[in-house]
Amino acid sequence: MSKPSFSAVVPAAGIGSRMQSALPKQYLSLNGKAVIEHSLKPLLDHDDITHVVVVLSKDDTYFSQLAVACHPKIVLATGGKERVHSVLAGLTQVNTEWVLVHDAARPCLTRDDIDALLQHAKHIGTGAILATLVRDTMKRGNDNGTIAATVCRENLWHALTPQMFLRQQLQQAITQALQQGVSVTDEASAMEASGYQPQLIDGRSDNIKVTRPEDMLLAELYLSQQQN
Ligand SMILES: Nc1ccn([C@@H]2O[C@H](COP(=O)(O)OP(=O)(O)OP(=O)(O)O)[C@@H](O)[C@H]2O)c(=O)n1
Ligand SMILES: C[C@](O)(CO)[C@H](O)COP(=O)(O)O
Repeated sequence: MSKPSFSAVVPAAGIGSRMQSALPKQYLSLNGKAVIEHSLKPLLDHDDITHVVVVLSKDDTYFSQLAVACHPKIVLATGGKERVHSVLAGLTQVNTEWVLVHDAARPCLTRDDIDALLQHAKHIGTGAILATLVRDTMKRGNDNGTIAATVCRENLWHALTPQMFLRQQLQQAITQALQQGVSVTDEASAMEASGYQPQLIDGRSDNIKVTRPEDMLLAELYLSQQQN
């Protein structure tokens, strides 16, 4: 059997409205480097990942100013209105068997978590995602802010990235989900809508998505711990 081939797609075309900063959050500085530089590093450093498609907003003037923009593994694509459209645009630049989709806004990804995903490809599933089990008591709220119910947290997971799928299957699943008006907030949700049951891989809980201002401090702390 031939060795599986891998590439990555990194959606980076968002505006980061919840971060409330002048710069899109992927370009904010964390320990002296842009968030996106941290997010790209473990993917670019991995020998089994042959190229990394970075999906930028059509008006992006920031990425080309970063040193990482010259990395030979990087290919650029232009994103769309929502994350799913950006991912689909990125997939058109990919020709490997497997693809890992990783948010530009997740700067604390580790090599070990990438390896856990790549290992899965050897067991031939249709795909896998990094995830962490929910730790708190979960509530479903009413529109008026009161509690409607306590949700059983057994088998309830937070979906993280990277999410790794067979490139062709993912492209088909996303295209179909968009045609059917299915909400696609991550790659797995498109695959689920096509009837697949992706594998959950227990990942590190410090692989956070920087979403709100307070997340930046946490990401800084996690990165400095990882670098020690
Ligand atoms: N049209 C879009 C929207 C989002 N993203 C990317 O998808 C990732 C995860 O999305 P999210 O955290 O929601 O980012 P934003 O959409 O930028 O943030 P917000 O929802 O706060 O505006 C980010 O790396 C973001 O740049 C993208 O490539 N294209
Ligand atoms: C893909 C994702 O990071 C998984 O948690 C997430 O769904 C994308 O972020 P959003 O904040 O829901 O747009």
